[in-house]
Amino acid sequence: MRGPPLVFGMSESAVTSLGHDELQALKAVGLDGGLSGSVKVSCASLAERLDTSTQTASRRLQQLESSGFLDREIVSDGQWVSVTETGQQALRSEYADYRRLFEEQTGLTLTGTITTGMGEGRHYISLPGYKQQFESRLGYTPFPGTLNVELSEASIRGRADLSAQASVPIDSWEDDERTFGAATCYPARLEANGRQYGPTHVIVPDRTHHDEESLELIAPEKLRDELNLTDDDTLSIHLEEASTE
Ligand SMILES: Cc1cc2nc3c(=O)[nH]c(=O)nc-3n(C[C@H](O)[C@H](O)[C@H](O)COP(=O)(O)O)c2cc1C
Ligand SMILES: Nc1ccn([C@@H]2O[C@H](COP(=O)(O)OP(=O)(O)O)[C@@H](O)[C@H]2O)c(=O)n1
Ligand SMILES: [Mg+2]
Repeated sequence: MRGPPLVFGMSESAVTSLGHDELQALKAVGLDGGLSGSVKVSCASLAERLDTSTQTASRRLQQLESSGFLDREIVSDGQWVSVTETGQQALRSEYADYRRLFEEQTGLTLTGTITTGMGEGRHYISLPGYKQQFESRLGYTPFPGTLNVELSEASIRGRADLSAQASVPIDSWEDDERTFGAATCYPARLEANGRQYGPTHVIVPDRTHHDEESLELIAPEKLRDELNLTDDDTLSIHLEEASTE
């Protein structure tokens, strides 16, 4: 069976092999509407936009198709072209770079590597006393578990700035037997393997077995699948500065 991770594995290697010229052609197809469906493309007009020959424009489309960035259907008077999921990822990754270049940097970015924890996260996240609060205060039912991140040296220091970021409190609660501790959730966007993911939250429980050198993340979906992550992969966590209004 061919599941999503396998497809992403293919696309990841393809993304790294996307050259500048092919990227320009892919962008042109996207601007023509190829991100939301098939568009009719003429090699002559594409060539003009890319300032190249018709043969070269045609070859770029072929290369993009064979590396999985475009789907094409050749018809008698031209071709219908659409940007594939892999192609969209490549364009998004470029977009993320430009955002980093030009957008005002606010908030906090922490980086680290993915680790396996003690297998307790799924138990806590599933408890009804927490689950109801996540649903009403975060707006989603979290995937049962926490994605554990071991912070880089700089981010262990940067973590002190967490208190200046936007946050959502999760209250302590009790059942017949014991009290469960409060926690703080920080809205975050994630970036890994050229993909972005949000909304998601860093969760810092008041009582935890983990130290200052790691963080836990919760999200509506399984992040290992959504971001194609395995242990030791690098992940960036962007947090939003708390509003001063
Ligand atoms: C929402 C939430 C509440 C928690 N409350 C408690 C608690 O009341 N007492 C406690 O010992 N640990 C509590 N923990 C922390 C876990 O024991 C543990 O430190 C960690 O979350 C487990 O992560 P891991 O399985 O990913 O390694 C809580 C964790 C979460 C996510
Ligand atoms: N939103 C989430 C939450 C957990 N996870 C993963 O789901 C599994 C269960 O989470 P957990 O907290 O119980 O386990 P560990 O973090 O202790 O390994 C772990 O492999 C987490 O890394 C995820 O991929 N995405
Ligand atoms: Mg965990």
